[in-house]
Order: sequence, then structure tokens, then C-alpha cells
Amino acid sequence: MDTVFIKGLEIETLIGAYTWERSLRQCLHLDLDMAWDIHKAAQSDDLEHALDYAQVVAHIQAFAHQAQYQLVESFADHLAVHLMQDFGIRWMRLRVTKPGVNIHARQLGIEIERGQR
Ligand SMILES: Nc1nc2c(c(=O)[nH]1)N=C([C@H](O)[C@@H](O)CO)CN2
Repeated sequence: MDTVFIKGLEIETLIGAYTWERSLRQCLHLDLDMAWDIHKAAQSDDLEHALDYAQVVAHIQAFAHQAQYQLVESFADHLAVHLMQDFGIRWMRLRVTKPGVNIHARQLGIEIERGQR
């Protein structure tokens, strides 16, 4: 199976478990790998048959705009469900990185895999 990917996508959302985080929006970095058979798109040279990564980004931005989770786990899990349903993606890996505010680490976050390749 082929892969359509999006790396280093920056989005803003309300996220955090601490009180000070509930009244501001923070930046998350997203990396996605999505299984997709590209043969039909390659043969037809038609965006209609491709997993349109611009549309995926637009969905993620809309999702992040309305989301207000405490944990990156919840954000990632719900986002994966939405994307797989809306685009018919069979398998995806999603890494969500949060800047380490007040924590002595450059990056913090999680990586999930959903579905079957
Ligand atoms: N496994 C997790 N641990 C923590 C999370 C999280 O979302 N998942 N969140 C926080 C705080 O919100 C922190 O990011 C504030 O800097 C702490 N631990």
C-alpha cells in the first residue's frame, strides 16, 4: 500500500490539562502517514481519485478550531476517527507534538496508529 503524508503541519487549538492552558490557544505540530492506493490517481492524473492532502489539511484545521481537549491523546484519537471516516482512509499513523512549556524537553507528545494497512 502507498502512503500520502503530511509532515510538520502547525495548527492552533485549545488544549491542556492545566488551568492556565484553558484560556489560550497553543500550537501543535502534526505528522501524518495515510495508507492510500495511488494507482487510480496516477493512471487518471485526476485529483478526484487522489487522497487530496489539501482537503485533509482543511479538515484538520476545522477540527482543531472547534476542539478543546485536555490531552493530546484525546485530540489525536478523535482526529484520527474523523479523518478515517471522512476520507475512507484504512490505516494512518498520527504524531502530535506539543511544545514543552515549563518542561525541560524540546518536544513532547504521542504517536498513534489506527486501522490496517
Ligand atoms: N500523556 C500526556 N501527558 C501530559 C499531557 C497530555 O496531553 N498527555 N498534558 C500535560 C499538560 O497539558 C502540559 O502539556 C502542559 O505543558 C501534561 N502531561
